[in-house]
Parts: sequence; C-alpha cells; structure tokens
Amino acid sequence: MALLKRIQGPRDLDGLSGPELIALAGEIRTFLVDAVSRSGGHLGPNLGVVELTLALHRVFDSPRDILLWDVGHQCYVHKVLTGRQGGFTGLRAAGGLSGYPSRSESEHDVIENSHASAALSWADGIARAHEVRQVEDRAVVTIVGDGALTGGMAWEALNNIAGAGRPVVVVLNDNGRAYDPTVGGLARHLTALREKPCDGGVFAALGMDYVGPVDGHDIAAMEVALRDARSRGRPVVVHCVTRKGAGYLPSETDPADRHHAIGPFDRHTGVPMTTQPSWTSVFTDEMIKVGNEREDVVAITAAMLGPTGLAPFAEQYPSRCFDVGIAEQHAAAAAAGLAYGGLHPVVAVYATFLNRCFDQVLMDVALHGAGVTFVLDRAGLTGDDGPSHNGMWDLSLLQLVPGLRVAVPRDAAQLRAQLREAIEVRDAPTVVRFPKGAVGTDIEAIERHGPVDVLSRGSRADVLLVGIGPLAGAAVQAGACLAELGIGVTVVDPRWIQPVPAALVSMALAHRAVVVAADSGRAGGPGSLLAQAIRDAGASTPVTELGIPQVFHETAKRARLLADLGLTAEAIVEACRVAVEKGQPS
Ligand SMILES: Cc1ncc(C[n+]2csc(CCOP(=O)(O)OP(=O)(O)O)c2C)c(N)n1
Ligand SMILES: CC(=O)[C@@H](O)[C@H](O)COP(=O)(O)O
Ligand SMILES: [Mg+2]
Repeated sequence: MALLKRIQGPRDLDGLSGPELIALAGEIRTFLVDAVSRSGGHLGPNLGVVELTLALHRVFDSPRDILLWDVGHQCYVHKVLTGRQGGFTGLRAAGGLSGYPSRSESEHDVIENSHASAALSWADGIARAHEVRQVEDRAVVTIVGDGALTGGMAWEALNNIAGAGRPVVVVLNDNGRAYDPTVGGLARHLTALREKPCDGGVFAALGMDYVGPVDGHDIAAMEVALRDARSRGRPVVVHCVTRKGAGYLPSETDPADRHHAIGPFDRHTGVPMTTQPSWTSVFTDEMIKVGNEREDVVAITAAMLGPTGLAPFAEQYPSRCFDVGIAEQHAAAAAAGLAYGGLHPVVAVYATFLNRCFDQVLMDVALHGAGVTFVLDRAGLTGDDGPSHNGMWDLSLLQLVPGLRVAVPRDAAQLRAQLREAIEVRDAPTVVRFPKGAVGTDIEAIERHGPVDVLSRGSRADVLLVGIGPLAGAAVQAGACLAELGIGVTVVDPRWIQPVPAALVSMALAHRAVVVAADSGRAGGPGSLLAQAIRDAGASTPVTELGIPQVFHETAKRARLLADLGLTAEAIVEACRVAVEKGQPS
C-alpha cells in the first residue's frame, strides 16, 4: 500500500507515472475489498470505477471543478483519493464514513441523496448558476450509471442540458447493469454504441457531443477522453465502458448482481457471512405460492429484482415479472394499466423509493380504483444506508391517498396472510410494508376484532398499547413489564392501519390513554391517524405517538436508531407509565 499511503488528496496523483497509476489501482482494490469485507457496502460498483475515478481526479481539479455522483454508492474511490482512507474502518457506521457523498465529510462532496437519476438535474442547475453568475473556471462533471439513465428524471435533465448548450461533462459509467443487466431500448442502444461506435446515437441526436466508447479501465485512454470533453466547453457525454466488480473475481463473477450491495463477507472467498431468514425471504416464498394459485398476479420491479425478493418469482414466471428499470413512476402508472388489463400487479420497491411515484399512486392508481398491491421493503429505519434510505416517508404520504389500504405485518405469518388479503382487493390500491433484516418469531393473538389482533390483556383498561408491525413484539414485552408495575395494558396489533379500523377506535375509547408505537415517520403516521379518528368520534382520549421524528437521521445500525429514537420495549414502558399518569381518570 506504499503508493496509496502517499495519496492524501487528488493533487498527489499528478506526479504518478502510468505504471504507478496501475499499481495504485491495484492497491485501491485491495483496500476496498478489505474495508467492505468488514463493513459491507457497495463493493461491485466501486471496484468498477477505480480507473475512472483516478482519471477524473487527474483531469479535473476537485473541489474547484464539481464532481456529481449519481446515487453516490460508487463514491468510495473518490473518498479514498480525497483524504478519507482512515475513515473506512467506520464505513456505514454511526459516527463513521457515510456510504454516500457527505458534505460534512469533505468539500469534494456535493450530492448526498442516494436516490438515482438526479445528478444530471443537479448538473444542469449548477451550470445555469455558473452562467447567471458568470463563473467560467469551474467544470461541471456528473458521473451517471447506465442503470440511472433508465430513470425518467435523467432524460428530463438531458433534454435541458442538451437544449441549453452549457458546458456539462456527463461521464456515462456503462457497465451494462443496475443490479441485473440494464433493461429496455436504452440498454440495447448503449450496447450498440459500445459495439459499433457511430455518431453518438441518441446523445448526438439530442444535440450533445459524444466521446467514446472508451475503456473505463484504461487510465490513459480515460484521461485523453476527459481532457477532450473538458476542452469542448459544451454538453458532452463521455461513454465509459466498465465492468462491475472488476479486479476481484468473486465480485466480477457474482451471478446475482456482481456484489452490488453486499453484507460483511469472507475476503478470501467473497462469500457473505450467514444471514438469518429475512422479511424479504418470507415475501419471496409467499409470492411463489400466490403465483401458483393466481394466474392474474404479476410483479413489477424497478431494477431491484433481487433485493426486493422477486428473483425466484421471475425465474418461475418470466412472463409475469417485469423489470422496468430504475423507473418507479413508470412502474406505478404501468401497474394501473396492468390492472385495467385484468391483472393484479404487485409492485415491489423499497419504501424510500415510493416517494418517487407518489403522484402515480394517487392519480393513476387510487383515483381509478385500481387493484394494485405495493410491497414496500426496507420500510422504517434502515440505518446503515444513511438518511435518504430510511423508509420513513411512505405512511406519511400514503395517509393522503383516498381509498388506499395499508397493512403492516408484525411477523412472517401475518406477512403471508396480509399479502394474500391485499391481493384480494380489486377496487383499490393496497400496501404491505415491512423492514430490512431478520424477521422475528411469530406472535400469536389471543383475540381478533375486525382486522385488529389483541396480543395481550392486562387486569385493567388503563392503556391501549398499539404495536404497529415489527414493533408489536416490543409492545408485548412492554405490556408484560407494565403489568408488574400494576398498570393495566391491552396490547393490540391493528394489522391494517389505514383506513383506521373502527374496532381500534372503540378499543381506544374504552381505555384511559392510548400509546401507539410505529417504525415510521410521526407526521401523518398511525398514531396521528388514530388520534384524528378519536377526535372525529367526539372523544378526547389522549394519544402518545411514538415514531420516527421528521428529521434526516445520521447513519447508524437499525437497532441503534430504534433505541436512540425511543422505539424499544423499555422506552414504550416509560411512555405508557407517563400516559397513565396524564390519562383520563379511571
Ligand atoms: C430512485 C431509486 N431507485 C432505486 C435505487 C436503488 N439502486 C441503487 S444503485 C442502483 C443501480 C444503479 O445502476 P447504475 O446507475 O448503472 O450504477 P452502477 O451500480 O452500475 O454503477 C439501484 C437500482 C435508487 N438508489 N434510487
Ligand atoms: C444504493 C442503493 O440504493 C441500493 O443499493 C441500496 O443501498 C441497497 O440497500 P440494501 O443493502 O438494504 O439492499
Ligand atoms: Mg450500471
């Protein structure tokens, strides 16, 4: 690592010879494999941009020149070269290095948002600002993947960039994949451009210059291409061809996704450490069963077949599973079309990415009473993927959607049951949401009233404790503790939280106080909806709403964030104790 130790900032690259750069690339790969094997992270994407990033930092002078990473999951090499090697011992950890660009870490970082297809819009905006402010000596460079180009926002931006003619360098990192091989006509076009360079294809047709295709692993060739692009002073696409996972055989040959996002692994074999059954694996298994029984059920993914658990369904029913690219808006609106065509689409996305298609859920699906089921994985606090990945916005948004129904399973058995209940609904959108990680043991109910499961009852009706989804377990634990303190708690799981079940309101009115614990944003969350329903019933039973505060939460493990935010059994006990003290007289 002799060379890598010499690199404290991008300008330390300037004096290196060709052979030294190649040796440095090797050292960087060793460094990445070692760091990510301990912490987990986006190994494949970063192994694929080692030479590209070296060339970028030799041709452009960051931070005076502005580098904009789309998604930002491929910024590890950029961080290694901008003085943050030491931080990798805490990659994706609380108080450590973010897995995405982070302004608080470095002036070299700009976009912190890990949602794809946005960087080109940033580039257009910055280029416009430079024109208005007559800034002429700062290049605007965006690095965008072929997958990110399948997102609609990217084409909104390209339309503006190409139309305006301002100097923007678009470094297209084309490794032919998102997680899976990139889909659609664009993928075919890029393949054609890679294999038979012509006049720059769609980019030239839009009015941009096109440089390439260039071998993204050939530093010298990349530097020539980037210098050429820089000299043109107008919109230009540099089409770089790279290999995801390059230089580490287990990643480069990983059949699923080239180790796009991998947990801690054995660095000698590339095999991830053992993982427990996840919520996702339960969804995968039940979807296969549903697919066997219901020929009208089809699935849609936005370039995340594996991570959302749909890969086995796609394998078994290839004609009934659609990968639309990183295009959540299209996925939701196409689902409305699929429903109109007599099918029942299951749209599987991460909760945080549902934000992208809120209008389509509202106006294309719900307005038309379309029987579409949205399955939201990574709902609630995800933690190590940083503030833009927490699934904390979905319920706050979805509470606005007329007719939409939301299920939040508490365990595997309920996930299976509620997925089936959801696909039975043919005249309205349904949502089933569950968190990242291992699914706990099943929690039996002692009674059911409408959709509401009673999980335990105390000696008196002091507190109605509503445990939403994965927090039902903590609520049951809290109920038992409170019983020992002489506080009578009824622990319930509403199962379907929207519309608010009438049975839940009735139960609330029969208690002195209500506490709701939910792994979702507090604004417009389950507690807020229940409080509103109680008011609408003319009652004033106080409701304590435990949830995720509406702030951007720094990187930390999910369990750590739940504890920090008071979403544990201990914190629920305290909340209930206080609620009884303040509650209505018995
Ligand atoms: C709106 C949105 N949807 C889904 C994702 C999940 N995601 C992160 S990276 C990625 C694939 C990106 O592919 P590409 O742009 O080609 O970059 P590469 O990983 O190949 O370097 C996806 C689907 C996301 N970050 N944002
Ligand atoms: C960058 C991105 O959006 C995805 O790769 C995401 O980081 C994956 O998250 P999981 O690791 O929870 O599947
Ligand atoms: Mg790609």
